[in-house]
Amino acid sequence: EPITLTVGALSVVGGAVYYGLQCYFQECCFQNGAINSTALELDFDSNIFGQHLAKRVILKGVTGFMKNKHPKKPLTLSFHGWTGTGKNYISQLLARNIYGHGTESQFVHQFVATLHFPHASQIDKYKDQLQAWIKGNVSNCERSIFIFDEVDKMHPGLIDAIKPFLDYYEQLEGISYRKCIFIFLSNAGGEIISKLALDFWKNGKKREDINLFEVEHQLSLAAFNNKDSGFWHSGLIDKNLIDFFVPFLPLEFQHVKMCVRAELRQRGYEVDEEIVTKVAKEMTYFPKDENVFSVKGCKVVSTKLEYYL
Ligand SMILES: Nc1ncnc2c1ncn2[C@@H]1O[C@H](COP(=O)(O)OP(=O)(O)OP(=O)(O)O)[C@@H](O)[C@H]1O
Repeated sequence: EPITLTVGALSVVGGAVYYGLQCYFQECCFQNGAINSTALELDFDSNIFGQHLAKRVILKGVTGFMKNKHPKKPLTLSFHGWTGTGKNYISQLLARNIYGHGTESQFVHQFVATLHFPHASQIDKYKDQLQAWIKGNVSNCERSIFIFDEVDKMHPGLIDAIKPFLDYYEQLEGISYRKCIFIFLSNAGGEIISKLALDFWKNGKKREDINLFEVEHQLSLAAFNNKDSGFWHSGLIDKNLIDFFVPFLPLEFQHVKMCVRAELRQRGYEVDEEIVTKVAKEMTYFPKDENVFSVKGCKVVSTKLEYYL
């Protein structure tokens, strides 16, 4: 019937407009799952330096996952690498491409081991709190993002409290966790990655030729066998619940210079190559004799730059 059809169509359009307006004034849980992969790639390429493996894995992993309307489990990414190599930064960019407010979004949740779980004696309390937090947030939005920083400083066993949420269950107590994204950040495995990058450098090979699969396997083994990784003997690894072990390579002099340029542009200054080189030279590099990789990555670049502005 034309009238019924028209009324039906109008109510659908009206509903969409209402939803759109509502989400304009107030943040909405990401429902449709689509993500602009081109924008994400562009954001990564213009802001993240020296991390070809991490960029590629995260881009492919996240866009593939978001496209899938019926994922069988949540996406779990474990970022490993030296300090200041971009683990937090790339997580922020990713969050921003899913929720405009980024890590400020009410649907993006960050846990910092030394801040939220400081006392080993209270591990049972933390386990209960963590489960309740996750359950509460996912019942509010099935596309929630959880970022765990300093996983290597978490007490052994604590991370396993979230194991049920990462598994293949359709629902747990009426809640589905399958559309969530869990990101774990840690310095564990940094030595393995640095050694590999140094071997490449010593052999005159390009770091871009480092193969993901050889690093990934070594990282998962190191995380499982290392008492200080946060994943020591963890069921998350044992049961293959981590989808991607993502290596962050140590940054070289040329990457530090790129960070300085980016910082200058971000603050609205013209890029002055003299300043760029001076700041990059102020950083400490390792190993001692070769001086190839920045000890603090790009972490203190912005502070060092202050001195020259
Ligand atoms: N690969 C990179 N490309 C561009 N900028 C970077 C990169 N790595 C780090 N930075 C800059 O350094 C700052 C600190 O990096 P970030 O917090 O992401 O390091 P991290 O790997 O999480 O370190 P940590 O393990 O100590 O937490 C970033 O905010 C960014 O400005």
